[in-house]
Amino acid sequence: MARVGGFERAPRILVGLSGGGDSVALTLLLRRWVAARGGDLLAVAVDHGLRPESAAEAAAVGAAMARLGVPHRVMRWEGDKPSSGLQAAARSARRRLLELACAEAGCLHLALAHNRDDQAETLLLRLSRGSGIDGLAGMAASGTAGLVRVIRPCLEFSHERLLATCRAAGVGWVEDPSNRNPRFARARLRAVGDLLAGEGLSVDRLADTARRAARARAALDHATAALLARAASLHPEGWIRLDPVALADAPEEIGLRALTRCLTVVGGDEHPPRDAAVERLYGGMCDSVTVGRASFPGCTLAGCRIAPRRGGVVIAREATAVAGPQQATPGERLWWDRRFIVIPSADRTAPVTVAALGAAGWARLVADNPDVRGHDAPALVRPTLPALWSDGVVVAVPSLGFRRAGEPPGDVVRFSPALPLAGPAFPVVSARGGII
Ligand SMILES: Nc1ncnc2c1ncn2[C@@H]1O[C@H](COP(=O)(O)OP(=O)(O)OP(=O)(O)O)[C@@H](O)[C@H]1O
Repeated sequence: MARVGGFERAPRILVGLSGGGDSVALTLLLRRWVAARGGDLLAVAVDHGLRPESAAEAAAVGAAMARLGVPHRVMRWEGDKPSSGLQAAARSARRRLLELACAEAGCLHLALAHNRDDQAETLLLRLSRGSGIDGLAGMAASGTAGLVRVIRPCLEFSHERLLATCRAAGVGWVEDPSNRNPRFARARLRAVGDLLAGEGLSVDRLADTARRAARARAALDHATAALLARAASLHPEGWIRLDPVALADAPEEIGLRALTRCLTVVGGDEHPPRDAAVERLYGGMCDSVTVGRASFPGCTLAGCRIAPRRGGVVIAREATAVAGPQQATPGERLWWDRRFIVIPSADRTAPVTVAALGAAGWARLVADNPDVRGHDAPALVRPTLPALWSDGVVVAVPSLGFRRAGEPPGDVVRFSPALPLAGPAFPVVSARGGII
């Protein structure tokens, strides 16, 4: 737990409990760890509804949890199920439901029971796909997903050892039939792994490779963070000013990583853009330093608009890629455009719509309120700002400090992308204990 560290004084942890031996063992271990700190543990099972017996299994696991005094909740994956890519769809639905359960229970930490064998398997999969150093680092012991921190405290322990933990506690578990179903990629891979084991490609070796790659990646991340501290300034309206000279002076790998991170933060996408596209952009920016500014006219990539401006390069959200309108309830948190936390003032009497200000919205705002013009966000950023609308009229743009006459104070807009510019992300806890 120290390795996946960063807990509040009385930790509230949600464990993803499939009912398999790994997650039952993790629940047993966490139950003790949390109790010793006066915290709370909640076990959540996602019932994918893919097998007729899954509901009964979840209920049986719930009964076992009741005997252990661990609160247990079942969440169902509703809706149509795809006929291909079923396992991937189930995994993403499961993660979404577990994150939702965390938000509802006010838990910052989602514990998953991935173990050393899973890590080796992940590595094998990534090796077979020609992964770079990021992929070879395998699954991280801690990371973020949306607004929760995902922790994998069992990553160093073997499946066998976790089963032994359950046996020692006298608690049973459910065998997951999908693990033996060759229809699924992971199950296929497991079979291949068994074959490779005969060639000396042991789980230990693979897990060790992942550990070394993770250390190498940490060193690269450190250098990238140092470069970003010199080269980038992040603005609360969700844009970055980048110094291409500092970028061009850095080793190429570090420069590329820094640029990728900027695009990910501003574009709001958790998945980095394609390497080749970032390399082209990086080349163009470096040329603008050596050949001259005119050689880099700017471009769009990964939901961002990248444009040379006085004092460096501006990376802004691409106006046409911004999320559509979303209704927001007074006092309730909304994550808009995967980049902004928006909480309309609790003093509002009706829901408002959160949508981009847009070029027309900006023009109208400036015409009616000439004083907002002084704001120093670059022109290409302004249309992308989150605005609160009601009946087709902008009632507030908190990023600009604008509020229409008669509107209540207290609307909150905070830039909060899925990934931070550097270092790990930690969600913020509101005064009421919920994640904001
Ligand atoms: N149905 C479920 N309900 C709740 N938690 C689950 C469920 N299935 C899996 N988990 C959690 O996720 C962990 C990993 O599960 P699994 O090995 O099936 O991998 P995965 O979620 O498909 O992710 P990956 O493919 O990255 O390994 C489990 O140990 C458990 O903590």
